[in-house]
Amino acid sequence: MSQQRTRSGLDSTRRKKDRSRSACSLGVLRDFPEDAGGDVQGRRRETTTRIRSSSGIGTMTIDAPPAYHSSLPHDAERFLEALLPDYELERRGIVTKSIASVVIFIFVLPTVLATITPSETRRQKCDECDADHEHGQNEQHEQQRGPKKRRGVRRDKKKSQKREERCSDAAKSDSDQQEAVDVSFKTSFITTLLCVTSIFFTVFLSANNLFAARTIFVAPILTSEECARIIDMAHRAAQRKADTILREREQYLLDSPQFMGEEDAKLAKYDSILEEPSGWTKDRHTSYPTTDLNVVTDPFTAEDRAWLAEKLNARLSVLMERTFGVFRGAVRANDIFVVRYEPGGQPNLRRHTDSSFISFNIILNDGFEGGGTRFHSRPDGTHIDVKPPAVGYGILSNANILHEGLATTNGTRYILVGFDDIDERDPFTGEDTSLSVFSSWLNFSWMQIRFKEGWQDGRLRSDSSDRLAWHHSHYAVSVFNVLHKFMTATIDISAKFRIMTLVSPNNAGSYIAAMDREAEKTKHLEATRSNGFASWFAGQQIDVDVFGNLNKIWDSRKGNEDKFRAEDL
Ligand SMILES: O=C(O)CCC(=O)C(=O)O
Ligand SMILES: [Fe+2]
Repeated sequence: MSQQRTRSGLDSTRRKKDRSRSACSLGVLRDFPEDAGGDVQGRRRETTTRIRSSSGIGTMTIDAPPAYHSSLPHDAERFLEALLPDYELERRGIVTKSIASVVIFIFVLPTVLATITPSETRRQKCDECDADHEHGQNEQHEQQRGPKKRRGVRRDKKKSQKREERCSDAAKSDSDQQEAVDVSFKTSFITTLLCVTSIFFTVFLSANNLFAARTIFVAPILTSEECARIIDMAHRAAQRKADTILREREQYLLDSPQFMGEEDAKLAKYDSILEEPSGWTKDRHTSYPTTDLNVVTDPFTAEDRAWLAEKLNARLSVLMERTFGVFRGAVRANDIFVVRYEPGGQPNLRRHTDSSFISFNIILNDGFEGGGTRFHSRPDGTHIDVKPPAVGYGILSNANILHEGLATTNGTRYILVGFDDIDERDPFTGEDTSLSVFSSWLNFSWMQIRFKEGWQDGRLRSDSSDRLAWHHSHYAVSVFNVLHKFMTATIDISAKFRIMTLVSPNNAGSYIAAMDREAEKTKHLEATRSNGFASWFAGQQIDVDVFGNLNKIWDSRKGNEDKFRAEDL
């Protein structure tokens, strides 16, 4: 798969362990935190650690990894104009209701039903039957002992007849008992089924699953000055790219005088990049190409990247955590790029879905006509056209909603687009990202994208070195495909399709300032995922398989690994 457009018609735990391990080897004694509650929202927990060193015992403050936040920073949350769920509360609700289901359906209901069954009387009858049976055996024995006993035996005959009658009653009661066992088996089966169904619906019908699945969020992410800087960054990158490509093209012509003219794929690629707008790639994404520049594989400067990462960490991952209920450190961008639309070039992008979990697009300029993003509802065929209210506003949505870029009819429209995945563990380091099970395996949207990956895994990754893995088998791939489609359809018909503008343009400046104030507090922390920093650049342009393992690095990234390492991406 060459740079597959991921658009288609389709630990903290370990870290904690590592820390304590290294702490032990350093002879560190860890005390419990003095202010275990953290600050107002319980967002940062501090651990006071005494370090025994050769120079004596010193004290140092270590920041424990930040926990999942169920609200925006206090100052920013108050600007929200739409009601968002408290996902933490939702999760606790799911646990409580699930425990209640187990208690009711597995313990209480079967006990109540068992007391209604008259098994006690049956048991008594059966005891008597057993006794008679033994007696009958004795009788036979005595008959064998000779005539002396026969009179007594005759006397007993009447008794024996009566016993036989009782015995046949008891046999009846035996079959009754068998029935009772069957009933209790059926009862357990039905109550277990009820329990599982009730837990399934508790999980599925929670906001954790349905709220954000088909909601389109609109909120300010960048200031207009920052947007202008991104456009400028992109123009500088395009210039650099055009210069490099021109040099490479000349060298190629020198090295390969027998080139194949228009049929030469490499030459065609150079020419496509050099054609107006020069330096912009036009076919980076195979199925649904845009005129764009990727912030990792195209020549943006290390300084530009660092600056952008800071903005995205302060504004975007925090908002994703709030709107989608996923821990910010679990977010990994797989592709972030600047797109340009114009009537003379590419004016629009036809209907598609993105192969990520969450997609965002931020409008970077005004002064053009047309444009906007159209989102389609599959079940009823309706659509919502979203034109952000001001420059710097972002549209965040589940990537599996069908959408398209509407035609720009005059001027140039620039947007910053991102496709974000949600990892359980970092595909490069294997480090746990603190993603809860509620946001992963109990979240239908997350599972849907895993199944889609499973399906693509076998369909598109036939060059994988691990072709014999069971999940690459023809059957597994078909099952993944069916599950992915089933989940998409289930979410489509269950989740509400709507748009939510979270902050009004009047409050955008104050909201952004509040987000930045909070980000300032964690600035001193190492920018790792377990510390709550999303992976904006390091994990781009890679394929991760259905189990979260690094499957493949895209061609565009290959050959640049040293540069990435040098820039600490
Ligand atoms: O142009 C737009 O508004 C949408 C862009 C988009 O969907 C994409 O780049 O994947
Ligand atoms: Fe898209």
